Amino acid sequence: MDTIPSGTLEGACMAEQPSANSSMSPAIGAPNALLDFFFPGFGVLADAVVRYTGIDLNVYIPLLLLMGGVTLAWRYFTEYAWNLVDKHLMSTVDIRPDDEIYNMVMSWVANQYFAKGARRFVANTNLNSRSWHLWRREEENEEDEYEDSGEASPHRKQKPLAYTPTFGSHWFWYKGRILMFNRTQSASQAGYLTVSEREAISISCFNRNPQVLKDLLLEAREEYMKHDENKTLIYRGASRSGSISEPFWQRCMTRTARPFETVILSEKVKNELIADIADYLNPATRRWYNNRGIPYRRGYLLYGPPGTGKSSLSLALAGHFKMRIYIVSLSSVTANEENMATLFAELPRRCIVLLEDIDTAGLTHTREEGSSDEKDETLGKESNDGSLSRLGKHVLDSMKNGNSSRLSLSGLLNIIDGVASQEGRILIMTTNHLEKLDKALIRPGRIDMIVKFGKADADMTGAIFRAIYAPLEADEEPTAAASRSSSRSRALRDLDNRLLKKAVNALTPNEERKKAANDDEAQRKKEETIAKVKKLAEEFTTKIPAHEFSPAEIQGFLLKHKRDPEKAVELAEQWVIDTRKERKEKELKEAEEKRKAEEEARKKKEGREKKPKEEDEKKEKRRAKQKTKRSKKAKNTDESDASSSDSSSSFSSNEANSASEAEPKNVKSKKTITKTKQAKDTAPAAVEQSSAEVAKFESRTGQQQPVVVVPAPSMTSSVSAPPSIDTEKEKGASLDAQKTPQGADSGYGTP
Ligand SMILES: Nc1ncnc2c1ncn2[C@@H]1O[C@H](COP(=O)(O)OP(=O)(O)OP(=O)(O)O)[C@@H](O)[C@H]1O
Repeated sequence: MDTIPSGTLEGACMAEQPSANSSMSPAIGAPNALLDFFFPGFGVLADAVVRYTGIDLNVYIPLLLLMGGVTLAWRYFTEYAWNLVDKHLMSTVDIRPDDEIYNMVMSWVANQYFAKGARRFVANTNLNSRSWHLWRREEENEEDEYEDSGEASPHRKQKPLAYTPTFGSHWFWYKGRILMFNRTQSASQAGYLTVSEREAISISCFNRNPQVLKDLLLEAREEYMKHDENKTLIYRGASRSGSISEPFWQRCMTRTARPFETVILSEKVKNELIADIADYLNPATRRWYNNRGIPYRRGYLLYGPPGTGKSSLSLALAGHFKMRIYIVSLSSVTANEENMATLFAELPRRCIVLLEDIDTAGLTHTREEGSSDEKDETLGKESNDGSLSRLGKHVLDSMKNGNSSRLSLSGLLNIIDGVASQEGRILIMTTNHLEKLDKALIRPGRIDMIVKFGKADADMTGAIFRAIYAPLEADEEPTAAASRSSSRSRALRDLDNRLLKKAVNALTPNEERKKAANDDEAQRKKEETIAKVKKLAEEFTTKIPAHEFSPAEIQGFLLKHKRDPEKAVELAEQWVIDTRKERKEKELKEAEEKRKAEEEARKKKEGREKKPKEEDEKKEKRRAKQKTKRSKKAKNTDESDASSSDSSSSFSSNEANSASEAEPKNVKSKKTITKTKQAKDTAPAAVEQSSAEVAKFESRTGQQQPVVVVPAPSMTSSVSAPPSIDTEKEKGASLDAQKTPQGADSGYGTP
């Protein structure tokens, strides 16, 4: 050990401090240097300790190492033992953050003592999972709070804070058992997930029977659901955009159940509808259907112009029968066959499914028409206004996204009531255009009741007026609202009631009389208001023409004067005039836009048609030019040939003229000419023959042979054409020359 090889780490360290402690032995220096490497500064510290206290820390190194080893071993052992216990003696429920049960459990946990008393905790304003598709309840809480606080300004309301235990394990008692709430977060999971999506929670108990955990979950759910009492839960079909994930029902909102009476519709129709649904939902009816092998389904079609109450009636029915409502808009991007089938398969047994605006979904073609060719044709077709139809756009878009399967009529029918479709639900379809629907879609069995909605008649107008201005108890006393849910407000209400009762009991007969008088006065005032509203409603009805405005339009007008019925009546006539004017202007504008779009479409169409025509013309011109060129070429060739050919081709133009003059005089000569002409492409022997005939003719008539009869070009070209011109070209030239229009240079030496 005396000689430490230079270049080693220890050597280097030792070399640095040979004189620091001259008394330090090299045997001590070696581990010191090693430790100094792992714990920088240890050597200096050890030297200082030795110098000032005389304690050599190096002596304790083995002890320290031993302790470290024991700690590690203990950790390993406890982990192993814990795993064994966990595996064989405990029950655990893992809760996924992308399921609604996560919200339920977290909400329950936040109310437990162990969470409230935790020294380290997570503070939340929203306990729900941040998972993108889980419904969030915060808006609703805000509404309640606003009501509870009674504050005039919504800006002053504050979100409540909830405290949940931080990451790690937390023990708590539940029903006399000790349970463990474990909250972990995995950093290794995909970075695109939100924090709460990455976290996992679980609850464990020391028992092989997990019943206590199930009880806890049920309790958590029940508590959570209490919030939804008197509410209509609305779900919508959705899918994460740009992803290939499956569609799902997204809980998008809850609404205070709409009282059925607030939907203005013929009482007879309403009663029939309620009786029909009540009968359908009766368990005995289900058995009745099953026993007879009839599919247990019920369908309703609500049709009428926009804003006449179709959606309102659907929501009111859901509230009345305390059912969840699942809404699918068939014109949405998610509405293809596959997605719809998945969504329908996930429906609960007892619910209302609302298919909105089925006429806009491109299902207007019949099943027979639905051949793929025809579909393809209609897909990208431009509508009257020149724009792609909504469905066409949707389908083209979905095709672009690689999602080409669209919802066909037969597909929808299969989903609605095919062999594999769910039983037990109530299907409500709404449309603005009954006439556009395929008969198959609304045949009995699929649609069992059709309800027509129309524009407001006098009765409806009066009812809408009364519904808006009639005094309601809930208007006067917001604290009496039945839908209170926050514990604070409930506690306050209970206290109020108790105090009120006490106060009433403590009243003297005199005070009792006073209170009764006040009540009577309030009642009298209320009746007066009702009578006044009734009278004003009658007046209002006379000012609004029947069957011209939808209930939504009338409601919209009245809401502008919701605290002043007299003003509403006063302005009613003017509103009618203004609305008519607006409509007319809108119609004119739409007509103008339509006309422009049509004009544009027509121009585009013409442009499209014109293009090939122009191209044809250009081609024709080019061809003509080429012909002319070739003809000229041929002519030039002829001329050069003619100059060098024999005497038979050397007729002058004058001679030709005189010959043409002489032509009619001699029919026989014509025949000869024709014959000779036919022979123009024959061998030189034929030329000799015709020359002989010409000589005969000349000798008989004493006239010269006319120029036209001479098959000079053929003869010259075939006989004395230069070898550089190939025969095909020649043929072409001669044919083209025959086709050449009058006046054009034929290449025959035109006069
Ligand atoms: N018959 C009605 N009774 C009560 N309120 C009505 C009625 N018709 C319309 N309304 C009111 O008009 C508004 C629009 O009504 P709703 O959405 O139910 O009409 P719709 O027929 O479903 O319209 P669309 O065909 O455009 O979907 C709602 O605020 C609703 O309160």
